[in-house]
Order: sequence, then C-alpha cells, then structure tokens
Amino acid sequence: MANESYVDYFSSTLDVLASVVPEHLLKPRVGIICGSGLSTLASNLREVVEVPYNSLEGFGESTVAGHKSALAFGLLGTGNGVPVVAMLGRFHTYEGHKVSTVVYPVRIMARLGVRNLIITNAAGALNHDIPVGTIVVVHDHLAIANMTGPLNALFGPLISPDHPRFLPLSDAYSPALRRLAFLAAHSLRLPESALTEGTYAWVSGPTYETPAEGRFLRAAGADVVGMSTVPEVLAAREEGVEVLVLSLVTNAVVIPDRYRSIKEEVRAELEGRRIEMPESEVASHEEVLAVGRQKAEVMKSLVARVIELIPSD
Ligand SMILES: O=P(O)(O)O[C@@H]1C[C@H](O)[C@@H](CO)O1
Ligand code: HPA
Repeated sequence: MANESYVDYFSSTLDVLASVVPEHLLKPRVGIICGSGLSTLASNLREVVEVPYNSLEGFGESTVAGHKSALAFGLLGTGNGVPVVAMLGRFHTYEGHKVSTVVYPVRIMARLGVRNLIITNAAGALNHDIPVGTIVVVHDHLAIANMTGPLNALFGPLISPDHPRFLPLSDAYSPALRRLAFLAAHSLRLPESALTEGTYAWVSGPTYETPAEGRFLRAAGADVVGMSTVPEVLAAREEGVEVLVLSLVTNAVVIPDRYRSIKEEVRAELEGRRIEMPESEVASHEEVLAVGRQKAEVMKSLVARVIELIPSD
C-alpha cells in the first residue's frame, strides 16, 4: 500500500468499523497491541466486539503463531469502564507486509480517537542482567533500519500536509506513561525486579541474531532486541499518540565470551587431549510463546492497571 492511497483506505476501514462496532465502543481512549503469545491481554475486556482483519480494507493478516487476526473493541475496568481497542495480533515486515501495512492499524486507532497506545512485544535480552520473564519499560530504541530508508515506517510521501516531515524521537517513549507503568507495578505488588527500563533494538527478523550481531547490538547500547514495535512507535508519534512499550523478555540472546573453537578441538583430538568447549544455545519461537503464556496474566494486570491510571481528558 503506497502512502498516497492511505486516505482511501482510511474511510473504507472506518466505515466498516462504524457499521459493526456499537457507538459506545467506537471511540476508544486507549489502544493495545498484543505481542507474540500475548493475545490474551484483552481477554478482560467487557462487551467485546471482535472484528476480523480480513473484513477491513488496508489490514493484512497475522501469520505468526501466537498472533490472532482481529481487532477487539471493549470496556476495561469497573463502572462505565474505559473504551479500549486492541490488536490481538500484529503485522511484521518479515511476513512480507509492507511497513505501511504494519503501521496501518495504528493510524486507524489514531483516527478512532486513541491518544495513548500500549505496545507489547516479546524480546530477547542482550543485557544479561535482565533475566527471562522481566518486563522492560522501553525508554529508547535503536533501529538500524532507520539508516536504510524503506523499512522506516515514515518513508514516503506525507500522509497529509499536517503530518511532520521530520519527526523528533527524543521523547518517543512517554515519560508520563512510563511513570504509570512503575506505579501500576507497585500497586499490583509486583516484586521490584519484575520491571526494569531499557533500550529496544529493532531488527527485521525473521532470523534470530547471530552471536556477532547480538554483541554488536549490545555494544551499541541496546538492552533487548525484537522484530516489531519500532514502526508502530514511529507511526503513533507521527499521529501525535503517546506511547508506552512493554517488552517481555522471553529469552537471552547468546553473546558468548568465548566461541567454540573447532581448530582447538581438532588439535586436542590429534594430541589425545580432552577439552571443554561452550555449548551453543538456540533461540526458538516455541520458547518465546511459552514464556509469553507464563507471564500473560502479569502482563494483562499491568496493562489494565496502567489504563486505569491514565487520567481521562
Ligand atoms: O510480535 P513480537 O515482536 O512480540 O514477536 C517476537 C518477534 C518475532 O515476531 C517473534 C520471534 O519469536 O516474537
Ligand atoms: O531473541 C530475539 N531476537 C529477536 N526477536 C525476538 N523476539 C523474541 N526473542 C527475540
């Protein structure tokens, strides 16, 4: 989808939504994007209406295990509740989606009235002081793709003359929402170690990092790495939406102190010596989904509490 045609899609998508979503749910205050294994984040919504992506022009299909292809509208919390819209699964560029498609739902959320967006993802830890299971409140990002043009979500013609051509990103991750994340964790009595802060590196995937790539990203200052989120953040910021990103650490990226040396092994074998070599560990999406399942309840409570704490305007 070229940016020029965005505008046509917007009205068609919004018309379909208006025809299937009841009016009191159609102006969500908060948006949620569910990361890998986290599609249950929206299971506590009341009066839920799910709209399949294939009924919405401009939307793609989520093809990755642990992602559902539907938007969920509903109310969160007690009393009248907060109207919320959740993407139960996201699009990734590695699935073959154009980056403009990846961020299209964010633009739709903005047009529905969303002013605060909570983006979640599964990520690998580059900083080994951050154990698997920790939730990282992202305060910055590193997008090597920014330097390669077309993978930048804002590459291309402007959406409208009112959109900024050059978007500053020094405040991309809302300090106010990050503060609410820590307050929410405190009020849920989560242990101090449950949440930390860090920088997210975006890679295109679908390959997990080589050890050298992991070392490079860590040396460049990233704490966690993943294959999503940054395009969504850029589009949200361009649309004037405040962003909170919660990365669930599902695995540790292998950054060996020492490589297994085949040369040393062969020499030892020829000399009849036995030597110990480090075993290599292999990342897997099954592991990512398993940790997502284990931590889904905590993530869900945290997201719900943050939403309760967001002041109504
Ligand atoms: O959609 P997210 O970023 O949560 O999913 C992560 C990145 C890849 O899509 C996948 C790798 O296991 O999980
Ligand atoms: O180790 C990882 N690397 C990239 N993306 C990921 N998503 C979950 N874990 C990882």
